[in-house]
Amino acid sequence: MNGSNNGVLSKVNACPRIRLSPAKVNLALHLIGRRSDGYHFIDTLVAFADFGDWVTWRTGGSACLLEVKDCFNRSKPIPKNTANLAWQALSIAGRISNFLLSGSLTVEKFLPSGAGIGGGSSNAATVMHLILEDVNINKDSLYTKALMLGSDVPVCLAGCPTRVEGVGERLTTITLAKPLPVVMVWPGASLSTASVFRYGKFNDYGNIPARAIECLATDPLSAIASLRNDLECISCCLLPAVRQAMFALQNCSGCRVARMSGSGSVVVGYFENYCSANAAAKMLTFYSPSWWVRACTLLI
Ligand SMILES: C[C@](O)(CO)[C@H](O)COP(=O)(O)OP(=O)(O)OC[C@H]1O[C@@H](n2ccc(N)nc2=O)[C@H](O)[C@@H]1O
Ligand SMILES: Nc1ncnc2c1ncn2[C@@H]1O[C@H](COP(=O)(O)OP(=O)(O)OP(=O)(O)O)[C@@H](O)[C@H]1O
Repeated sequence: MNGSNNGVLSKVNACPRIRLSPAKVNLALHLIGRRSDGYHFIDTLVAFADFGDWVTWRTGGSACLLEVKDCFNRSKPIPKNTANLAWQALSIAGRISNFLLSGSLTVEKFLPSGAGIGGGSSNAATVMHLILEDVNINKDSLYTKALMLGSDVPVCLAGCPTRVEGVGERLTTITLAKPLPVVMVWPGASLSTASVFRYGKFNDYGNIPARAIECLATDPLSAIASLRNDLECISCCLLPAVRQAMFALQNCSGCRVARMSGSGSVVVGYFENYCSANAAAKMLTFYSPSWWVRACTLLI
């Protein structure tokens, strides 16, 4: 963008903009190696749920304000200052667009954090979309800036089923044969992504085979069942409740496979149909009231 767009965005765009900031789910995650700075090369398949947080941007006023409405009972509060990824994204989007932003950003949190479902990353990507919707910008530079906020932010910007390689920067769209009925379980405690990567001793376990990616377009549950999440083992050691959630999901009628998402602690059960997914969610909620359980759909 050049300087000719310099102005106050509130004059241009008065209606509030509201968007779902969906949960990100890693269908599989293979570790490929380690970079000299300690970051890990990964090969992962990502899809997005029809459930998540909600982000609203209302223009007006003379400054930018952040409001966080937390619908989730958590031990560590979501930051309400510049540490919030949504706020950082607002600041980046303002600089990219060359607008003098003024308005209020409201983030309504429904997702658990430290859960491997990209809460903060998804919020950041949603803010970038909300602010930059009508702005003609260079996509490569936007994705580079997104990566600076976190490895998951570029794929959250893409917002559709995607294979992610490198440390989060190489994105390739993938095809899922149909929307997938799933049950997400957060077993009452969180994991820090940095800790999971730090405590693991990881080798190169090999890329996701091309035939598995092809199979997603015809028989996604078989494809997912044939793949792994290489972080599962260390996450289960750090937090045994992850294994319990996996075991509980695998024993539900109609659950074909259960996999941890990202670095955990959320485990996702992939179901044959919506009826069995809903029944499993009800049953797990009843027998494990300290868990957060949500039946939803992974979108194509
Ligand atoms: C595990 C995934 O969720 C898979 O989608 C992502 O790779 C993690 O994405 P994220 O939560 O946005 O993670 P970041 O905020 O970028 O990184 C948190 C920390 O995890 C470690 N980290 C992260 C990503 C990566 N490819 N290798 C790493 O070793 C680094 O120590 C980093 O300091
Ligand atoms: N908008 C936000 N929503 C949630 N957490 C945020 C946000 N901004 C910053 N954070 C911080 O990020 C930490 C990790 O939360 P987040 O929900 O992003 O983790 P995650 O689910 O493990 O993400 P990922 O799947 O990307 O690894 C939180 O403890 C919180 O302090």
